[in-house]
Amino acid sequence: MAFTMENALFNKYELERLLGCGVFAKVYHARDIRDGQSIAIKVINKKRLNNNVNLMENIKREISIMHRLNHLHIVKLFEVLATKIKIYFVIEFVKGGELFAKVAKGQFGEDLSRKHFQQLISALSYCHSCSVYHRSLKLKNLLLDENGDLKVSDFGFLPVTEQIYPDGLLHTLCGTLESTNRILSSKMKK
Ligand SMILES: Nc1ncnc2c1ncn2[C@@H]1O[C@H](COP(=O)(O)OP(=O)(O)OP(=O)(O)O)[C@@H](O)[C@H]1O
Repeated sequence: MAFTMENALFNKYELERLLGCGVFAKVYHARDIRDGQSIAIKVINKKRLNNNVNLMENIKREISIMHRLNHLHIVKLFEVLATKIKIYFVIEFVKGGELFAKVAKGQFGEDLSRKHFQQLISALSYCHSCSVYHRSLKLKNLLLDENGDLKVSDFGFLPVTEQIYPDGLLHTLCGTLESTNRILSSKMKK
């Protein structure tokens, strides 16, 4: 579709190619039409949430958590926009794809593994110092930028320490709904 001001999102962003789909969201490469900067936009269709209050709370939590975090190895949230039917997360575009794809190709020496591990630890200890715990860490949520440096992404299901109950445990959902459903259905088959 040819770009016109009429199809620019909020008169600011031009949506380009689809980068990937999660359970509730689609992520697009996009461009800021004011300065041409590459960005990523995560689009959540509110219909998919089925008026589920818990999911809405998770999204609000993702927004407040991402606004709190500012670290070299954590994907930056620039702004959140919404219409009646959709929510748009405008985030830093991470060019190099998922660490998952690199690991699958077996392109890893010891030095590179050490570098990524150190960057991951640095991002996570920063999160912990902000009382944020990432419980959906997986290779698909670790992206690589154009220099091959790591960026932790996908903050949809992060609990914060205020949610620790008197028994010392976190009582929020662990992992994604998709993985929880998969685990439950495989247990029910047994
Ligand atoms: N900031 C980004 N820059 C570049 N690509 C991204 C960015 N964020 C996500 N992606 C791509 O979009 C895909 C979908 O991302 P998303 O975080 O919605 O879902 P997911 O982690 O695959 O799934 P889920 O959270 O549902 O388990 C990712 O796998 C990744 O390849």
